[in-house]
Amino acid sequence: MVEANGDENMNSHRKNKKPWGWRLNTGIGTMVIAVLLAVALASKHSPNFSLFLDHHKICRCSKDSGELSGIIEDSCCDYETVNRINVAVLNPILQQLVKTSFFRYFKVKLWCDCPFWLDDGMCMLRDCSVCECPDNEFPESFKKPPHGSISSNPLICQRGDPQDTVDRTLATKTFRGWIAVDNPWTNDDETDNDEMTYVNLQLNPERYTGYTGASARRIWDAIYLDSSPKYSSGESCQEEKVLYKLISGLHSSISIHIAADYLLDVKTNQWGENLQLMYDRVLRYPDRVKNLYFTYLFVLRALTKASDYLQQAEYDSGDHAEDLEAQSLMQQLLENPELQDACPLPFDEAKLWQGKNGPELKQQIQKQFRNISSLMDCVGCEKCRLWGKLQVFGLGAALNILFSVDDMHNQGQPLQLHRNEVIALVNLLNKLSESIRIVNEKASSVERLMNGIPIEPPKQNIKLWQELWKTVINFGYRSQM
Ligand SMILES: Cc1cc2nc3c(=O)[nH]c(=O)nc-3n(C[C@H](O)[C@H](O)[C@H](O)COP(=O)(O)OP(=O)(O)OC[C@H]3O[C@@H](n4cnc5c(N)ncnc54)[C@H](O)[C@@H]3O)c2cc1C
Repeated sequence: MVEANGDENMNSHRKNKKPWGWRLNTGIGTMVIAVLLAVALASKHSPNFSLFLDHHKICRCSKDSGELSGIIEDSCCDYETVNRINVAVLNPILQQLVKTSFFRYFKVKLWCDCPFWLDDGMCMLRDCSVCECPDNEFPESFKKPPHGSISSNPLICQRGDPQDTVDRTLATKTFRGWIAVDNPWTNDDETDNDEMTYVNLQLNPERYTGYTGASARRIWDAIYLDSSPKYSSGESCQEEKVLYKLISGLHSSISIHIAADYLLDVKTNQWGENLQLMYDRVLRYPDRVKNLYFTYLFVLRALTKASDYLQQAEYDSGDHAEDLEAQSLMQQLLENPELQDACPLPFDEAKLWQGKNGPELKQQIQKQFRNISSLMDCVGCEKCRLWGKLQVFGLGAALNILFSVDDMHNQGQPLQLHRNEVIALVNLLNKLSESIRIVNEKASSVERLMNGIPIEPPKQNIKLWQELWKTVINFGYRSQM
């Protein structure tokens, strides 16, 4: 196309000294120069734009867009439906739910000794550390002493040690049906002690922290070794594959959050998205994206399986209005007709553990997952450890709901969840839902990057772009005069 136009323009040039085509061609040439100048200028101001320039060199090699359509492997829903229902129903409700007083406080032991090796924390940023809640911030009712256990007078029961009282509260009927139960899939992290702290998750977003290098790599390597030692050789059974996919899906989600909220410029403390990183770590590997969808559906299935329980539970944080909202949002989520129609069975857990070695296999995989949860104590960055622990804890809750309780047939233990497990489960689903939304939204920008087409300017730079564009137009126009 460009060459044909060039020939046409050359012919007109022969007929007329100053033909319109020639003028246009010169104008275009000038504009191209101006655009290049603008590009150079913009790349100085916009890290995302320089990302395009860097990417332009490498983006031509692969045309595999890894398009995701049809049924999601090992699940009963398709990609299109999941994307639609995620944006229309799940993501908006979850986003509100995690902001409520009940769901935003997570109890966690942040300072733990790594049981496997000496910690060699590699965190570089202040963002690595967690902002803990001051004592008077987290819900009073979380600190309330048990009804009728040690004393009915909360003040006497405090004994000046609020951390102590917190755990007793959780081990009682303060929350109907929410008692301390041992989850065979995770290492019990709920024991009452001074190291437990409450963290306001809203103040500690999961994002880039600068935690990288050998320490982070060693954790992931150990996790993958535990999640499916035989996966790469292709010898693993269905259940091991599920464990591997859950971990890989979680890893994808963590990487998506790092890339979506990245420190682009340390000097100016400018945060934004790093599409190159998102592509390099997740989007260029279709399997990693598929595993993200799989993990999302797995956790969603756990939540819907526990629907009756979750709808009857008491969401008591002491803030009555917010607790009513949490209850109502939970109901909207679990009883949503659109969700039920679109994806009635996100994952069919009944297919697993069917072989004659089923019970032993379950024990073995439980042990592997418990090891993974212990590995979270080795994460050398506090904020990463917080979210790592929460999300692995949430996965453990999902595994417990789906595989250790058979409330459908009333054969196994009745379902009982710890309050912290439900908080982790809901926050995990929200993180996965966010990642799915981001992947879906960004796929086309990344596709453009791959084809060498400039990406749309980030919102914060739109003004700069408008000014640059005006300059380009004016410059091109003036040179034609
Ligand atoms: C539990 C945990 C939580 C973390 N949280 C944060 C955080 O909140 N913020 C932050 O900035 N950093 C966090 N990190 C560090 C972060 O995950 C990376 O390890 C770090 O950014 C270095 O990335 P990398 O490019 O070396 O690849 P990594 O992400 O470390 O990946 C290591 C290797 O695992 C494989 N791999 C990568 N992704 C997948 C996948 N989806 N499926 C299968 N295999 C895969 C690849 O072979 C890759 O080379 C966390 C680390 C851990 C262990």
